[in-house]
Amino acid sequence: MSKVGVIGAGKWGSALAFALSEKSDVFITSRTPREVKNFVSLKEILKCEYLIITVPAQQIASWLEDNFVFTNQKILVASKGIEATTGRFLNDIYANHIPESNIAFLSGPSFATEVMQSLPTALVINSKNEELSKEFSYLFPSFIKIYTSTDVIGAEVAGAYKNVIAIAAGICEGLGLGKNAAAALISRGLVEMQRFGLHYGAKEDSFLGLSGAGDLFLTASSNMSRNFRVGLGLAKGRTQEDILQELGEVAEGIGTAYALHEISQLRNLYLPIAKEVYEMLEGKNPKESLRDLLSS
Ligand SMILES: NC(=O)C1=CN([C@@H]2O[C@H](COP(=O)(O)OP(=O)(O)OC[C@H]3O[C@@H](n4cnc5c(N)ncnc54)[C@H](O)[C@@H]3O)[C@@H](O)[C@H]2O)C=CC1
Ligand SMILES: O=C(CO)COP(=O)(O)O
Repeated sequence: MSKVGVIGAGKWGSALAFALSEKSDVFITSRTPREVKNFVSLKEILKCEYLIITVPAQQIASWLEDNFVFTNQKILVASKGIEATTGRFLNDIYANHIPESNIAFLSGPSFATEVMQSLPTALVINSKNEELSKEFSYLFPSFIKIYTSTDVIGAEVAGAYKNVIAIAAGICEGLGLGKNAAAALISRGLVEMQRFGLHYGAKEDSFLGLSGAGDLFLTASSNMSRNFRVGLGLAKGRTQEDILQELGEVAEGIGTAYALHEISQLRNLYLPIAKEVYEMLEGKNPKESLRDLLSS
């Protein structure tokens, strides 16, 4: 049996540890010790041949710097986001520590709560190393159908950007603007994230498949999504701090909206929905933002 180590015992790390234990010996670690099955130290986890990393995008650079020692492990990154302070993509951050041949990125529609119940879904493993993607695909359980792709940047942009659109969709729902407005916003969001991805050399198809439309439709239409719930809170006039305190979990769309703001300024890119989400996080009235987005 393969030895798989999961880093991060939050919602997603715990769900992946559960799912992958169908076929492998799975161990898990976190920055604070937990009373969960097969919990081991970071030092022990780093000895596993396969590592699944779920440390959030805003913390990963310092986590890698402080904790990671590369000894030829095969890495699957399961987080989704862009670093707010620098606008760096995850694959750029990881490239300082892990060669391209040893790293893959997971994308697609996957609420941890449903994975924990063994409910079916289909996901994509994205890597420049096609053999590595295949190896990781064999580790996944029967209830998850795995596709593979070499479009790392497409998967990354889609996974990160959809969280920002999900915040906007939550605001739309929270303001009671109706299903027509939601569908308009989500489909414009898909176009916006695809245009942004193409700017970075992503493949168009990634945005129409599981990584793009699949994950966007899931996250932007359900209050199971933390990002969607951030939007619901903003629509009620609550502050970012207040919403996050109640959530108690990560909502990557917030940091990613700040990252997209930085990138759009630097590269002079037109990102209308991301811009409004950023401005609402900075205090703009949601009603005004949605009017600016949806009226002619
Ligand atoms: N929950 C879900 O349904 C899914 C989540 N994701 C992504 O997975 C990532 C993690 O999300 P969740 O596990 O749901 O969040 P969570 O809020 O449940 O857990 C976050 C985890 O990150 C760890 N962490 C936070 N700061 C850290 C630091 N400085 N150093 C080390 N570890 C740190 C926490 O200890 C915790 O284990 C996010 O990027 C999220 O977008 C992706 C797909 C599905
Ligand atoms: O990425 C996810 C599902 O694929 C989870 O989305 P949230 O972080 O918004 O809950």
